[in-house]
Amino acid sequence: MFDIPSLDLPSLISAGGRVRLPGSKSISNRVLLLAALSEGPTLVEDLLDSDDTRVMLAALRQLGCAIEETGPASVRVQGLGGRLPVREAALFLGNAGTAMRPLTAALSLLAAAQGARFELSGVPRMHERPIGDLVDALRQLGCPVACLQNEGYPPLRLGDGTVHPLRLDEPIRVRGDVSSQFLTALLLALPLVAQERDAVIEVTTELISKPYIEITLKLLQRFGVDVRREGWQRFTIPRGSRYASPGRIAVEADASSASYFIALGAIAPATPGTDGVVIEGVGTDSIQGDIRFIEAARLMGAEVEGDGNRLRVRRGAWPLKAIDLDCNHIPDAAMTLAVMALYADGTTTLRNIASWRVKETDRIAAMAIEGRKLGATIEEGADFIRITPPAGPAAGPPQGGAAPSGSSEPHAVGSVGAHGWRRASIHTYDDHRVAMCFSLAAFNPAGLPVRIEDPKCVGKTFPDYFETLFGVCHTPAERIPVICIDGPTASGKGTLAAELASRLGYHLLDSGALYRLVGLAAEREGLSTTEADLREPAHAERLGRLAAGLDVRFTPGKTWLEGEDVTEALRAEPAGMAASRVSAVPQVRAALVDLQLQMRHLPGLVADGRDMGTVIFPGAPLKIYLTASAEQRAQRRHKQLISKGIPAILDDLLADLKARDARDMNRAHAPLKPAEDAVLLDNSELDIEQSVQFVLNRWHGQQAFPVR
Ligand SMILES: Nc1ncnc2c1ncn2[C@@H]1O[C@H](COP(=O)(O)OP(=O)(O)OP(=O)(O)O)[C@@H](O)[C@H]1O
Ligand SMILES: Nc1ccn([C@@H]2O[C@H](COP(=O)(O)O)[C@@H](O)[C@H]2O)c(=O)n1
Repeated sequence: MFDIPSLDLPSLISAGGRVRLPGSKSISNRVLLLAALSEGPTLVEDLLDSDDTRVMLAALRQLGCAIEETGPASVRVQGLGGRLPVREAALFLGNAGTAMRPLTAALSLLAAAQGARFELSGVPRMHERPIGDLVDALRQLGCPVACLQNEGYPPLRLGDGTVHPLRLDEPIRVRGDVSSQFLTALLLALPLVAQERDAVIEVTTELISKPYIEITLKLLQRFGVDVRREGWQRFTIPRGSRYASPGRIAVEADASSASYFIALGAIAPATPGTDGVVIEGVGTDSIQGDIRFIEAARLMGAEVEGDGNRLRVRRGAWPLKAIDLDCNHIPDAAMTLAVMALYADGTTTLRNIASWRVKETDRIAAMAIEGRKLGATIEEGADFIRITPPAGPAAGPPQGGAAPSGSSEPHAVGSVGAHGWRRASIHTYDDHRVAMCFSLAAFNPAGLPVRIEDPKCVGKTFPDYFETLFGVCHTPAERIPVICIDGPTASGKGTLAAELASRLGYHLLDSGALYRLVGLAAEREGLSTTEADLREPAHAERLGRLAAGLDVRFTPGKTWLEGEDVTEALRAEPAGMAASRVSAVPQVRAALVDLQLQMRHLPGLVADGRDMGTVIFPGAPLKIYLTASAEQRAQRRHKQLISKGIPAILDDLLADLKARDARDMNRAHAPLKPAEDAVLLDNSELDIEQSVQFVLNRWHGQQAFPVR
């Protein structure tokens, strides 16, 4: 997950390959609650690991439910069988509506029936999300429910510690036009108390988001409760209902999450060598309502085919076709249509989406404000949004790999591109769907990058969304930004590069490590690395072959040579000296070029070395030549070694460092020198943070994303 203030997506041109999606949020949280309420243990597999499911798991544990992690995406829930071992608790539910609504209903009924008391609260936005209709329904049943701040909104107090008789003799009346989660909550809770008589729910207004109710009914069935449904107005939970664990249940991949990859396949030309985007874990017979997003995507031109557990999407009509659609049946996935509309041949209208206004944020407003930043013309109403793409003859990314005519250079300053698209920094309102939707704007035909603010908000349902997206998207290497940090030894390149990479969410290339690896591998093979031997052409060839065949692997914080962890050995001073000698051999340098170029992955790279800016990435948009006085550098290295418990003599270090500088600067091939367009940074008088800020300011200054 990108836990950084903002993530810059380079402009993208094609997509293809397989994606495996995380489990459905709606199914995960329903299943967890049902498993906790059931008799007996339930093994839940393919569970979504996200903010909302973590909230539900924490709440259930707090209520005394034993939950054991049995694998990376599976838990065993020891059902409580409707009994409450904990009778008083304060539960914090973040911004998870799929936890707040069903827990409110279940705990209200159990608290009234068993004499317990609970407080449920969340983040400020959760306290603005209405729950009054559910509270009214629970009060009709005889449950004491208090709204602790504003009537009709969380935080709530459920129960008062005493037993209250429940009134099941009359139908429970609930509205269906604000959120279908109120009905879901009652359906999940009432089997706990429908022992002596049927429990009947009457929906008093038009029910929205019916597919979510279908998920609820199907899952109730899996847990042994058959609800009788008369139209969408009357639901009867039969007398004697009792939750029984199915033993094992697997969660389908999230159909709403699939919408981004369906849209991706529809917008992006297939990367050569692929046959479009293949989505695994969810298929055409999914029980999730958002699977019907496929129909809408097809209307816009997507070619989608699938089976029980898989979908394949290819671009069909292009530009996409504008549509006018009632989206009540796909409230969450419909947001993705709003971004597809940016690539359409006319104006798209999405109707009957009033529920967007009471989600994680006011989604109609959010999509309108952010879409306009990109250059679209957007009209919004109480329950609709109308989107006209950024002006231009044909909306959409280029076919093939060439930059579109009139496109901005990948890193050029300037905020308006071809076809009226604008360079935008997308505010995400702590709403995962806003972030995921607007990532697709990176396919804009103007070749402009897109900034996504607070990218970690995707953690609500899809923590690895951006990693998954980058895994199937392609763009020419020259569009992937590289920041080069070159300079002499111990100037702080590695430290600075690592900090920058972590703050920008970029990959890191420590090119010195490659030369150190060659030195180490040579030593292990018994190959000499003295300067005299390295001048022998046959010996240099051997070393070149050794470098070309290095069996090396990088894992976070570790480097492996032929399966052995060599992280410590590589950083030792002799390895640095050997690296400095072997790096002067042209055959060695040539052998390592491709390996370095291949590190240029989305969303960007910070490369540290001696020739990053001059030889390996000469077109990089930012090159820093980092230096400090030899004395300062020797002191830093001395301090570094001593702090690791490695004995070192300052004068020896200074002499070695000067020898390395001289060799690196005077060798014939790729000598250490600043690139012509490098920014010189002498950090003798700067601390690490000041150096980092210097480079970040430079970098952000170059990106020219308009400030909100
Ligand atoms: N601006 C700075 N001020 C003070 N100390 C620094 C600064 N930058 C880095 N250091 C410290 O200097 C030491 C050497 O830094 P680092 O290993 O990053 O250098 P390097 O240039 O990558 O060296 P090499 O080329 O040998 O790998 C580290 O202990 C680091 O914490
Ligand atoms: N791009 C590079 C990087 C490093 N070298 C040589 O390797 C030695 C070790 O590098 P460190 O950054 O890990 O200290 C260094 O002294 C250089 O001789 C290089 O040539 N090109």
